[in-house]
Amino acid sequence: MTLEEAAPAKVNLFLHVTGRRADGYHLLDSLAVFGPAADLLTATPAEGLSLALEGPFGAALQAEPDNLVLRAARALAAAAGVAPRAALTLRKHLPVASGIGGGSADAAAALRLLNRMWGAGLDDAALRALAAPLGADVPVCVASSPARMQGVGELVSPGPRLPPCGLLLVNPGVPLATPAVFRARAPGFSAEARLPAAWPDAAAMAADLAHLTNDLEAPARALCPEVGEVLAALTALPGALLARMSGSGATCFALFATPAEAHAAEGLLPAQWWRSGGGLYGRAEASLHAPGAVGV
Ligand SMILES: C[C@](O)(CO)[C@H](O)COP(=O)(O)OP(=O)(O)OC[C@H]1O[C@@H](n2ccc(N)nc2=O)[C@H](O)[C@@H]1O
Ligand SMILES: Nc1ncnc2c1ncn2[C@@H]1O[C@H](COP(=O)(O)OP(=O)(O)OP(=O)(O)O)[C@@H](O)[C@H]1O
Repeated sequence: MTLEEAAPAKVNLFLHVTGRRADGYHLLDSLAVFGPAADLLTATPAEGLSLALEGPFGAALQAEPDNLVLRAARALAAAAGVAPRAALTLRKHLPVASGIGGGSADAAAALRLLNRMWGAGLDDAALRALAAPLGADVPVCVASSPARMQGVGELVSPGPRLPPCGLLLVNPGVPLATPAVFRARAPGFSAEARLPAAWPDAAAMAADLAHLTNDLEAPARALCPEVGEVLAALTALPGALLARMSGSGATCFALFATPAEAHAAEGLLPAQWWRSGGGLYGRAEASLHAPGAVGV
């Protein structure tokens, strides 16, 4: 018996840094969506706990002493009172340290997968509580559906109802460490965003998002000039409604009216950049074409 779970990319449609806790962690306000690319985690029964890494970005993680997937597995086993037994394989399609929460998505996929495999019976809220100590992005990745993130990432609530739209992700191949980007930020904070209950279409969503920001974009551009090049290329694409960086970068995204437009735009960008265009994870119109892409 092999079980599998997709670990879709997390994309921050906006990211306001609203404050700072005494421990140095930043308070955030963000709208996270998922897709169109994903890692894939599979599990088969085994005597112990093991992880094999495959896929285009698997080699980049070979030297990691403690992959987030294994940390998530051990945390779940401890909470469920079971021995951690599974042979896991992670097919890594998402670039590492790239602002789309790849490691966080993998950790959340491990919690979902092993919760099923071990019959642990934890609900989403219990999984989110286990997720928070693993990383600020892990709680929102537990459901991997569009959501507002607040606090340092542990407060997850429903966001506006989203219209059909397309999303294109582009990474220039330069890893960016999240702590360095937070450190390079200019002083000061943004206000919490005011969001509607729903957006009627992608153009209305893009128009509202254009009034918001990713507060980590300027420091990331200063550390990694390629971010500016990617944003300029995305802005110039036909049909692009909004171009912005996700998370702490360097991956940037463009919003389109349809998944097909987002997918077609991949071919208009330099082939040495990692690109993935399609629909949002969990939406009926999400597309299944790209390697690692997921849909329903
Ligand atoms: C920037 C985002 O990608 C937005 O979704 C996330 O907040 C980052 O999530 P993540 O990579 O899971 O972050 P973690 O692994 O928990 O933290 C990495 C580092 O980022 C900084 N960090 C992260 C999250 C947060 N709310 N405030 C921070 O200051 C801290 O220096 C921390 O040591
Ligand atoms: N399964 C994993 N996939 C990716 N990175 C992992 C994994 N396990 C541990 N890591 C470590 O986590 C670091 C951050 O990786 P990740 O790809 O999640 O960053 P990110 O996309 O910038 O995340 P975020 O958007 O949450 O800031 C990597 O540099 C690596 O050292």
